[in-house]
Amino acid sequence: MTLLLDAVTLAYRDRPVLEGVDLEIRTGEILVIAGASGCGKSTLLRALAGLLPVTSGRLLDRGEPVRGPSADRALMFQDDALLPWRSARRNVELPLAIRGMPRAERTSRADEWLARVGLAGLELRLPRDLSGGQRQRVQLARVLAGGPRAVLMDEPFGALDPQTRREMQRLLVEVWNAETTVVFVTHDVEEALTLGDRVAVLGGGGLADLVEIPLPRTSADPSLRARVLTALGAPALETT
Ligand SMILES: Nc1ncnc2c1ncn2[C@@H]1O[C@H](COP(=O)(O)OP(=O)(O)OP(=O)(O)O)[C@@H](O)[C@H]1O
Repeated sequence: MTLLLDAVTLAYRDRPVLEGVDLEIRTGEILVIAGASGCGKSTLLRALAGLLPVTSGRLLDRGEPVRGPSADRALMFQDDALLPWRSARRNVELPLAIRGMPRAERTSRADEWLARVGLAGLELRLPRDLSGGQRQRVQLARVLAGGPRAVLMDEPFGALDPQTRREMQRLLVEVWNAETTVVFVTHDVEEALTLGDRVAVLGGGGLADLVEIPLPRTSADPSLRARVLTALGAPALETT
């Protein structure tokens, strides 16, 4: 297990957002966090990133309390977080530079990752000369190039058009290395069922349900979809 939440309560000032959350995040899984707007998905992700301390309970990373951000738990947002004055290559090199990798090695590693996400030949482009989907590919390459043990993604594909979004979902599963734990926030049920090994549904101030999604990911059982929708508080779904 990578990350463990034990009776975790998260609050802003004195107002709790989530209370008594117990969740074991397994090494190498893709855990999707789903839930209605405002239920606390980003709050939970922020706590996992070490950006928000728990109000009560325990949040452990390999047995040690999470006390702050770490390169081992990399964050990826929907917003375009690329540095606009740096080329795609230089952006991907960032986490490698932080880890102290020598220049030549980090350039070849960055180019390798850019090729893996389908951007070979565009290494020297500035973010403004790339499409939204291409910029998200650079972000994905950057986040994975650093070799974090866990990647925490907050609606990373939310701003993309539906087709690019599906391409990015496929790409994530393709380039994801089974040793890397992914925690992926979305409010989109299809995205949750496509990507997740498990879907943690937040609601009512806590963990409403935790649904295992068997492989293959692409043929989600309608009863699982119905269960996730019910946990989300959606109207009952006709399953034919
Ligand atoms: N910095 C903050 N200070 C006070 N309250 C906050 C803060 N950030 C979020 N909240 C509140 O905490 C609750 C949970 O917010 P959070 O952003 O975690 O929800 P979410 O599930 O990610 O929503 P969405 O799907 O809309 O992004 C909301 O009621 C929100 O208003």
